[in-house]
Amino acid sequence: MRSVHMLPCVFQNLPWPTSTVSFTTTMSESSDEECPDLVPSLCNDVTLTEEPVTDPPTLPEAPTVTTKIPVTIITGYLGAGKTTLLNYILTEQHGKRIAVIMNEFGAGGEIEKPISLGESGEVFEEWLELRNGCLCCSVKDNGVKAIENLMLKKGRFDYILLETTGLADPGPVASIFWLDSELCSDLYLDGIITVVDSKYCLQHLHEQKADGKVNEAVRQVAMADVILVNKVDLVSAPELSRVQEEIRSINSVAKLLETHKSRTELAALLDLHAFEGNSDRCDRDVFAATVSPHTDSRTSEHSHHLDQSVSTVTVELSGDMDRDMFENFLQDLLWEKSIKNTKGETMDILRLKGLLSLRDCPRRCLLQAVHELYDLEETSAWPESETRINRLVFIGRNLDHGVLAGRLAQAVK
Ligand SMILES: Nc1nc2c(ncn2[C@@H]2O[C@H](COP(=O)(O)OP(=O)(O)OP(=O)(O)O)[C@@H](O)[C@H]2O)c(=O)[nH]1
Repeated sequence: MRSVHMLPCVFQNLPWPTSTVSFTTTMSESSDEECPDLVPSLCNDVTLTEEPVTDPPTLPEAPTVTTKIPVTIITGYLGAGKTTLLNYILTEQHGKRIAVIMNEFGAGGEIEKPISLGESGEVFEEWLELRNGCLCCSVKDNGVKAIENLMLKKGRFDYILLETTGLADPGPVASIFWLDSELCSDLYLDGIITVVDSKYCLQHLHEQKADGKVNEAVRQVAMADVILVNKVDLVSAPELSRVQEEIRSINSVAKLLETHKSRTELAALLDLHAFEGNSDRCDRDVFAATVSPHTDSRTSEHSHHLDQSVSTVTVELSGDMDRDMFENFLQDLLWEKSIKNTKGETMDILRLKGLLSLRDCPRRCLLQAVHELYDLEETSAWPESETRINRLVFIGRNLDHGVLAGRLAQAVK
């Protein structure tokens, strides 16, 4: 059984503004007729049922299909190429009916929309404009409810692309969809795509915020599962390498793709299942982060090096971990924020992934965390030929490899 762990009242504490939700739709009448209504069930999954044609008491029950709708968050700094990416995805042959949600800051004004499609009869879009910035103000807030209402009202679609504003921290939005999939919703978070502008990326990443907090461009890179290093036509090869190096120094787990006009194969963008424990890709991500030469060098570098900026730190420990001790560590790190580096600065985690060998569990356990939320899920069995090991990839600020490894080592004693 899987459940996302969250700090009680974490959602009340987040400084999310209240949102005014409005939506406009562009789905054609004919598409409406073709779509059976989506009926959310009262428990974990959504059940899609066809309207009964006749009174069915003596007939067997109509077949039902249980499914959840993936949500991909597209984020990136102002002008990086998010809308270009949306346009590209919508015009490709994906065979999906995609709903697009714009999470737009700023009062009023026409929100720029990707081109309208649908003439081919294969692509359908819904537009849900979330004005004044925010999707998420409470656990089941207006944003998620609005999407569910949209599904009820306008019929079924099989994919949601959510474009955040260029100035958004995708963490809270990701948290709400991730958590929501645990709360009887018909949505699940598939992955986070961050688009960066090769030309201005370094400038954005280095911007200092007046309050000293991590800036949005860095947060967007830190949270990503996939990073499109876009506008490669505007930079030289050495400049591009510098950009990639900088991005890797923040997030060495995400998949980096060089793009022109945000174009890349759709398989690298959709249906990532990046937050699901049963996904091989998740396992691979964590292993890849550990075995790549880049991360290896960072791991050793970080064992004696403190970095105040956001970075990736990988800790690898053999042996079986005590679950209670490990969860205490996690809660100290994510909730209490009581784990400090050797300078006395609080380690601030933006994202955390891990594959764990827990003493009470014969299978691998996948750990995922986004800000204060974390989830531990049993996945595949440990192959007999493989040594049981714990690999954790931390992305955050003020990280100190030595301190993290020291605390974790106590849990495997
Ligand atoms: N040269 C070049 N221009 C690009 C590329 N990708 C996108 N653009 C252009 O960059 C501009 C901004 O692209 P958008 O897709 O609107 O960027 P955005 O991230 O949605 O922008 P905001 O919504 O303002 O945050 C547009 O004029 C695009 O045509 C690229 O690879 N190379």
